[in-house]
Amino acid sequence: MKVLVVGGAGYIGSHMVKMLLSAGHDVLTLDNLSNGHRDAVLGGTFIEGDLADVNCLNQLFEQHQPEAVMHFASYIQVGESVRKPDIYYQNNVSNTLNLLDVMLKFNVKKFIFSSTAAVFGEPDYVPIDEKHPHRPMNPYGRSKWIMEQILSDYDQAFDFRSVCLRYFNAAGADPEGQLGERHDPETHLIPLVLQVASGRRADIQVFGSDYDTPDGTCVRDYIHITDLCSAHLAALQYLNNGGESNLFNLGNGIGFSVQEIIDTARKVSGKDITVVHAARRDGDPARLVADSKRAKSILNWTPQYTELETIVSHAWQWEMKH
Ligand SMILES: NC(=O)c1ccc[n+]([C@@H]2O[C@H](COP(=O)([O-])OP(=O)(O)OC[C@H]3O[C@@H](n4cnc5c(N)ncnc54)[C@H](O)[C@@H]3O)[C@@H](O)[C@H]2O)c1
Ligand SMILES: O=c1ccn([C@@H]2O[C@H](COP(=O)(O)OP(=O)(O)O[C@H]3O[C@H](CO)[C@H](O)[C@H](O)[C@H]3O)[C@@H](O)[C@H]2O)c(=O)[nH]1
Repeated sequence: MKVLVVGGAGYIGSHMVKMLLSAGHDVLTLDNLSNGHRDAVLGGTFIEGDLADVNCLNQLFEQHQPEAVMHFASYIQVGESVRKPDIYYQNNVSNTLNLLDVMLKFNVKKFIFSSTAAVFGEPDYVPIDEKHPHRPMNPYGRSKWIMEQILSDYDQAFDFRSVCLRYFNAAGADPEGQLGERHDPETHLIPLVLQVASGRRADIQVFGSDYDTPDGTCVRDYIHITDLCSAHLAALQYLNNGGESNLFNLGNGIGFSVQEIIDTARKVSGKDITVVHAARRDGDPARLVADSKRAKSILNWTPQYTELETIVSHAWQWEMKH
């Protein structure tokens, strides 16, 4: 199948391009390289372009005729979204609407959307299933929740079929060591902790040690990047088999605390990691854990790399390369 991967030069998108190519798909990547890396796109056709540029989108669809779209391109930092909501709504909503317009124009109606656990906000209960109320607490989460609602309206009005995948904490790296996380600035816990282990960073600040959790630090559900990508492949197959528009929470169903991540990183790397206890970060819920039963039963999705040690080892292998 000819699949367009928007944001395919980024962390998750680049792993997806690799998996699609190994599964025998014909892959087109569109990325403006604002946060991605050209050398992370390991094959297929690469087009440097911006979702804001409707002419570029029209030309791409005209020339390459993709049959389905996976959309990873957005701004992704919660804190920045509070300070600059304008650019978050512009890129994550308005630019995504450009893409949907062009898809409709070319009658391409299979869409897989990168959503997030941030659509839920502070949870009423964990693990969080798809019935949990949506109360996003910041513009980043709201931009994704707005898109989910728009996609539901497009389904009703235009028979536009979408699968929204709400990732919890994407983590780890390509098990073969070719790809990994390269955000700049990096804000995610696992790569930051490993940068301390490798000596690129002096210490890791732990944001809050007084949460109502077993060791007082925040609990998150870390899901291996390869498992996230395999869920996208399953979603593509689901849409090809005539599946209806749907949404799925994607995680391991197991929560690990910030302290447990640091302990695992010490074990995996064999290095000392200096910890500084800092204040809570605004907007951090104490616990986020996914209930992914729906993805397992409807998409037949089976995560492969569920052990925290494996996730951290793959990220460490990538960090050691740099
Ligand atoms: N990383 C996580 O833990 C996580 C968790 C939940 C959801 N998500 C979602 O997954 C998606 C991918 O996340 P990521 O960590 O790979 O982010 P990333 O920043 O590494 O990748 C995003 C890519 O999109 C590109 N891009 C951004 N705006 C663009 C535009 N207007 N036109 C063309 N290209 C554009 C960037 O250059 C980058 O290569 C995002 O939508 C994010 O919200 C990520
Ligand atoms: O230097 C750091 C960085 C993070 N943390 C803590 O580590 C945990 C994980 O933080 P990350 O920044 O790695 O990830 P988040 O849980 O904040 O965010 C992730 O999940 C969100 C959904 O809730 C969004 O989707 C977001 O894009 C995605 O990266 C949090 O408790 C955070 O407070 C630290 O203690 N120190």
